[in-house]
Parts: sequence; structure tokens; C-alpha cells
Amino acid sequence: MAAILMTPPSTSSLKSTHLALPDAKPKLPMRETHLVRCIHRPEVSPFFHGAVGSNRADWQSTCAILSSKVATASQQQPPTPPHHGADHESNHHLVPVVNGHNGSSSAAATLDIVPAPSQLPQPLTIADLAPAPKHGSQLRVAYQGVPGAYSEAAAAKAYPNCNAIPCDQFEAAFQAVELWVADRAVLPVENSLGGSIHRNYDLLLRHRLHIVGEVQLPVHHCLLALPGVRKEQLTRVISHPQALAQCEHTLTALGLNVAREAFDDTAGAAEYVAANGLQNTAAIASARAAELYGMQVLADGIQDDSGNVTRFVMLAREPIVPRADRPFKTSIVFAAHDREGTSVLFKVLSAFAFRDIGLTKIESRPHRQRPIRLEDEAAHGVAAGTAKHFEYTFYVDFQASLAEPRAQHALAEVQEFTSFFRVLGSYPMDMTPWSSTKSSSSSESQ
Ligand SMILES: O=C(O)C(=O)C[C@]1(C(=O)O)C=C[C@@H](O)C=C1
Repeated sequence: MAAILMTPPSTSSLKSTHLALPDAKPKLPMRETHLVRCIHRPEVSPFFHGAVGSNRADWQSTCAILSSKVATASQQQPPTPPHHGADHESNHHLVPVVNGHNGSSSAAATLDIVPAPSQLPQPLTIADLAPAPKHGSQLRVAYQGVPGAYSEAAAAKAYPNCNAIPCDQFEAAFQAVELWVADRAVLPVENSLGGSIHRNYDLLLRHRLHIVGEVQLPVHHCLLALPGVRKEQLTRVISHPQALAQCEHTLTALGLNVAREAFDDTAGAAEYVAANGLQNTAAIASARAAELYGMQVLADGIQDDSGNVTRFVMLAREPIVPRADRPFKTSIVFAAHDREGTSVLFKVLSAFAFRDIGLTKIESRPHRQRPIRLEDEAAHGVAAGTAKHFEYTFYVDFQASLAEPRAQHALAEVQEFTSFFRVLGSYPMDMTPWSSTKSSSSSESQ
């Protein structure tokens, strides 16, 4: 079976992986956290089942190429010592930096994370295949940002007691799971004030991870400045674009009509102000970020609406088994079949409506392969030129489990109208009260 042939690098062998770290410089002098950095390589790992364009032959030749490169590299280079004095072998909370060589070829970049060769290929063990470590080792959960980011809190809510792994970009979090550096990723997809986080919708499609759960996190923003700084001294507020959007009106109401600048994540913005001693700059971030980076809270609860909630999805290499004994949600993505014309969305939505299945979210993104469709004037029967339509990929979340026949029938019908269709995941809904930080029903049922 193909699944058995898709042998991933084992987690145990990754522990002894030699990672090339020379280019990995922290963005800021103060940052001690080891981020997983994004590497540049083909869209999907050749290691995994279902990878784009992967089949047994592709996979075998890719492995042969990689192993020959690893052998050559290991003959040429002595092992590089870990950066920043980090002991990757002994400290499980320190995460090796997966380094993206600037402008490097994809093969060279991939080499960074290929385990050092042992004498012979190691046989897979049950532990390598287990979806989640149950005892002894902590689940490693990738998130985007640095400690103190809301995504870190979401990872902790989704997987209490996990080992949260900071990543510099969303893409790096996807790759960390695909390459077995992490077991799960927890990534934001939408906020009740700021709307959808489009980048993650696009990445869900480009990668082959499965949604195995969701968490909804109330987001309570603070305005942070260096100790002793007054509001009147500020000429700039920096934060994640979503956080800036969520606090737009409150900032104005506070008299802060100052420059607003985007930063990678909220906690990273706080860290930046602290590390550079910026008296004129405030950051929007969490109270935990204030504690971690020694910042003063100038204003508390500055989000424009007290019910500010961000929804995160939990991602894994394997799907979970859908159940029908608890509230489940299913996420799908599809593109319309040409022959269906503009009525396709109505037809798809009807498939759910007729079965009394509620939709919780619909999102459209430009169709990647064919963003524009030209419609000949003949179609209109007049010489009026060529109509240019934007083509979309639609993402729909509906309230039913894949285990339910009504959902299966609805999806069978949807596939009649679509040229492309994929189930992103069927997973338990987050039913925890927002005041609670403990996860219950949102946690994976495996
Ligand atoms: O910057 C952070 O702290 C994040 O975790 C990212 C993020 C996001 O991407 O929306 C998460 C939650 C908040 O909505 C603001 C920012």
C-alpha cells in the first residue's frame, strides 16, 4: 500500500539530526527563543502520503537523490556546532532552527532538515507512526509568532501541557508538521472583528495537512510601552495587522493618531520595542507579552469590541476519525465546474440546505491555476467584447460530521458541480465557554 511506502524520517532520528545553523541569526539581540524558520522548497514534502504529484516512483527517486546528497554533504562537512550554545540533544524545550538558506536551491534547503545518515536505513517503529505521543514525551505544537503571542495561548488551549514551538511564518508551521519537527500546528483562520486570515486559507490548500480540531480564543489586547513612557510621547504603534485592525477605533479614541506599522506578530512587536529601547513606540500585545518582555501596560482591553475572538485550526499529518456522537464541523474546499456557470454556488449551498445542514463559514479566494475566465461575446449574443470573470476557490465549513449519512449525501451532490473538491477535515467543534482557558471538547479525540 502507498501509505506504507511513504516512509517519513522517524522522530527519533530527527532528534539526532544535525541542523545547519550558521545563517540562523535572531532578528533581535534579545530573542533567545529558537524559531522554526521557513525553508524554501517545493510546495509539499515528498515524504508524505497524498503529497502533490507524489507517487511511488517520484517518492523513491526523491529519496535516492536526497540520500546521495546527504552522503556527499556529510563527507564534505564536519558537523556544525549548534548556534547560540543551545543543546538540542538534551533540552527538549529548545527547538532547532530550520534554516532557510537565502536564495538556496530547494534541494540544498531540504538538506538542512534531513537527518544525518546512519549506517543503514532504520526500520520504522510503532512510535514513529503513532499520531500523538501519549506518555513520556510532550506533543510538539507549532505556532506562528514568539512566546506571548495569542497563537501560543491557542496552542496551549488546544493541547494543554504541549511543547509549543514558535515559527517565524505560517508556512514554517505547516512545514514543521510535514517534516516531523512538530506533531501539530495551531494557526489562526479568522477573527470576529478583523475577518479571515487569508494567508492560512491559501496555505491549507497548498499543503496536505488535515484539520483535526478548532479552538476559539478571546483576544484581549493591551497597549504596551517601555516602563516610564507616557502616551503623549508616542509617535508610532506597531503590531500584527490583525491586532491593529481590531483596535483601530480605540486607538483613535485614546488620541493616538500616530503611525501604525505592521509587525510579524503581537508579542514580537513588544519584544522589538523592549529590545531596542524605543521610547516613542508602543506595541499592541497580550498582558503575558508585557510580563515576558518587561513592558508597561498603558491601556488594557483596547480591542474595539469586548467580544473579540480569534478562531484557530489544529492541523495534523493524519485526519481524525469522524464521530457522530458529539457536535462536529467539516471543512471543505472546492472550485466550480466550468459547465455549471454562475449558479454553482447556489447549487452547492442547496445541497446542504435541503438536508438541514447549517453552514458556519464561507470564504472565497482567487482560483490559483485560473484566476480569470474569459467569456466569448457569442455567449451573450451581442458584439460587446469579451467578459472577464474572476474565478474562485470556495471554502465552506458546515455543522455535521463526515460520519453522518446526510453529510456524505450532501458532499456526493456537491462533487457533481465541482471540478476540484477536497475535505480539509472533520473535527469536533470548540464548545468550551470563552471565559475558560482549559480545553475540553476542542481537544482531539484520539
Ligand atoms: O500576533 C499574534 O499574537 C498572533 O497570534 C496572530 C494573530 C492573528 O494572526 O490574527 C492571532 C490572534 C489575534 O487575532 C491577533 C493576531
